[in-house]
Amino acid sequence: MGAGKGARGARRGGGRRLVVKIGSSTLTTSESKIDYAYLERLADQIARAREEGWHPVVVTSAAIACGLERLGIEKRPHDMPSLQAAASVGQSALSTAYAEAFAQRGIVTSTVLLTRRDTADRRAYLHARDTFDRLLDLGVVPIVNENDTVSVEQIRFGDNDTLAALVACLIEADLVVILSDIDGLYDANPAVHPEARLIRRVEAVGPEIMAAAGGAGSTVGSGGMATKIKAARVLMVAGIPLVVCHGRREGAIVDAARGEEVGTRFVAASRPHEITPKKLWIALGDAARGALSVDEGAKAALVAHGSSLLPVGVRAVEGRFESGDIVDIKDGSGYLFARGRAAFSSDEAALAIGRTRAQLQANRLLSSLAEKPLVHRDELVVFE
Ligand SMILES: Nc1ncnc2c1ncn2[C@@H]1O[C@H](COP(=O)(O)OP(=O)(O)O)[C@@H](O)[C@H]1O
Ligand SMILES: N[C@@H](CCC(=O)OP(=O)(O)O)C(=O)O
Repeated sequence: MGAGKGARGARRGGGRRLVVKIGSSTLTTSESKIDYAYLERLADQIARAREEGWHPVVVTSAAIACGLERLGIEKRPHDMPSLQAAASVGQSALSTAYAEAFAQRGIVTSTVLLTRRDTADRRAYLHARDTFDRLLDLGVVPIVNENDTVSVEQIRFGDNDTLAALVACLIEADLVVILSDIDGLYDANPAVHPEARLIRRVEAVGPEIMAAAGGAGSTVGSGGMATKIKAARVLMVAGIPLVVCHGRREGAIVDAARGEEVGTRFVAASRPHEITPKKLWIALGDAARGALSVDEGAKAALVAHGSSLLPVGVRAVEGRFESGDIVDIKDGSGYLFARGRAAFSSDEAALAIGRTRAQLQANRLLSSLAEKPLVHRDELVVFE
């Protein structure tokens, strides 16, 4: 079982699956109020996509903005209980607004609220997957958000781009459309560089693309372009294309679904990897505790041969982590090209790196570290 195209179709019924993510900055007006007229137009587009054979799932932000509006609070508070209370009020208002707008077009909606923990283990992941399958079989359009009311820092996605990517992998989507407040990915942040140019097509997310997306986002959104690129990287590897476009562009969803030129299209890898639940969790679920910097030979082994990472190819260890923690894996230029679960603690890794298996075995103190790779291939996601 995995999110790669190979596994697709075996479990699910007919029809193509579409995840549409609507950012806070798109769903709210300039006064940070829910834009109900926009919601109507969105419902029209979702109805059209359904007529064209798609099964849409909507990942929506703006529960907090909506709650603050309902509570008459004009200035966004900073403390968690206030934000979580606002999310609780807002989510119910948001669900009602979606239900009413979609019902007018004969569409039944449901509310799915997820936390990172809900997909952390295989059983929870499969449960969530089966529920989505059944909802789509029933012709329902699930409306998904993070469960902000109970999500504390340790179990929080924080941005809905990551959540949308997770949902897309979970349901084995055929396309993701992220609706934002900007036309797509520019070669630099246009808020700072007005001369920046729109990138129409991305075949691979390399260091330049990551650098272009490095800047912060709008005041209501939480991830900026950086979280969209991180989502894109995982989706591309999983074989799922992504379009990032302006949410207010007329017909954006339907045009993107028809394959027309809209915003920035991130093309799916021609040979997608199987993204198991464990790998998805490694790629999207948890923050990295540290990093391993590897040499060229090790990078080539990971990228071209899908090998495990052995201590001999590691040049440096950054941060403090325990065995089982998630670590970023960087090349010599500092470019983060993979992520994995470390089988050693940072202290053990620091002692083992640069040594061959034979050298580790020959050293009485380090011989136990010769028994396993530093990061096993089944616990490694390579983004190239
Ligand atoms: N290279 C870039 N191209 C486009 N937008 C960028 C780039 N770098 C930073 N951004 C910022 O990202 C914002 C979109 O992200 P965000 O505000 O989080 O919106 P959303 O709510 O849709 O997720 C843009 O308005 C822009 O200011
Ligand atoms: N889950 C939060 C929103 C998170 C958020 O703003 O995400 P994003 O739209 O990706 O910047 C809410 O509903 O208010």
